[in-house]
Amino acid sequence: MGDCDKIGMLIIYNPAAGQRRRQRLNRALAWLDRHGCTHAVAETTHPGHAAALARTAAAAGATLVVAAGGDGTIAEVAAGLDGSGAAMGVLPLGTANVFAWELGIPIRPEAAAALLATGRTACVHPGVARFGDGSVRLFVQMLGAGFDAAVVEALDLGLKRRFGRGAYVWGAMRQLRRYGFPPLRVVFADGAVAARSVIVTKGRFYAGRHLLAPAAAMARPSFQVALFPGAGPLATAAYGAALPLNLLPHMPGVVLRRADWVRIEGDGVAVQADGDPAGRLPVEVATAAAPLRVVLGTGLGERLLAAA
Ligand SMILES: Nc1ncnc2c1ncn2[C@@H]1O[C@H](COP(=O)(O)OP(=O)(O)OP(=O)(O)O)[C@@H](O)[C@H]1O
Repeated sequence: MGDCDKIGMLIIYNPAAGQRRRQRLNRALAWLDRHGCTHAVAETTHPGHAAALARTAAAAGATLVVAAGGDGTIAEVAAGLDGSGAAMGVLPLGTANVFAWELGIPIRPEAAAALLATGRTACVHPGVARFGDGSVRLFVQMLGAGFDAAVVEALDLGLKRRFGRGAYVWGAMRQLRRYGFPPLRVVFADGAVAARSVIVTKGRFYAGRHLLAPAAAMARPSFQVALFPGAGPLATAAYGAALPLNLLPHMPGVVLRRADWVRIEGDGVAVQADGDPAGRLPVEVATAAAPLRVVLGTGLGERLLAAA
């Protein structure tokens, strides 16, 4: 497998992602071994570790660093590779795996491993969030302020482990009774608007493969801003019901705007990025200075994919 030999591949595995994913990781590794793709594996031991491992690997000359986990792991690896020449691959082992759905990365471990063997990449443009407290965070898929961030913040990690995406549904039902829906001010380059929840998204999908922003395109440096006016549990429950039907973008009052900069204000309101708690408003969102190369594509991997 000549192409595989050229790839200095490090796989960063988050054992806390998803539910019982080690077996799926092993299936991907076995496929790479069978096809002569040399690789090293590093396991994370704490939040933030994937970013540090990716940064060290890129500095040491790794050409391909693979995030084996969910969207949070992918965002950490992307942050670690920021500004380096290394490309990022994905083995989807998370709960929602939105980024993988977005880029057409197969969920089946053998097929995802075959895609890594292509070594062919395309550029995406992560977003960067700058918080009022000075902290900065890269995100690859989406950032939410308001209701969804409150759900993420209060999520019971034990339930998430056991019930996966079901834990989010349960958490959302609990927040419907508790969340106060404070008003948010959303400042665009050409003026400010009001909303009760906001999702800034690089991609089309949300919470899996559910349509949120049909006009979004990962290959563009801009993003879509979804504005939700609903100020109470009824409107929010209606958004939740519309999501799996792919009707959320068409719900009354929901507005989608393309932007390359936005500031969201609302004192102390929770913010989530790529499904993990990220901080509190205010936050400014823009496009990261450097694009990120992500493994996609055809060629060797496609031929191997057929055989996987
Ligand atoms: N060894 C570890 N122990 C505990 N937490 C970890 C460890 N390594 C990484 N993490 C944290 O685990 C969190 C969840 O990871 P990730 O988002 O990849 O999985 P997920 O939430 O199951 O998937 P998704 O975001 O696709 O729904 C991340 O915030 C990451 O920082």
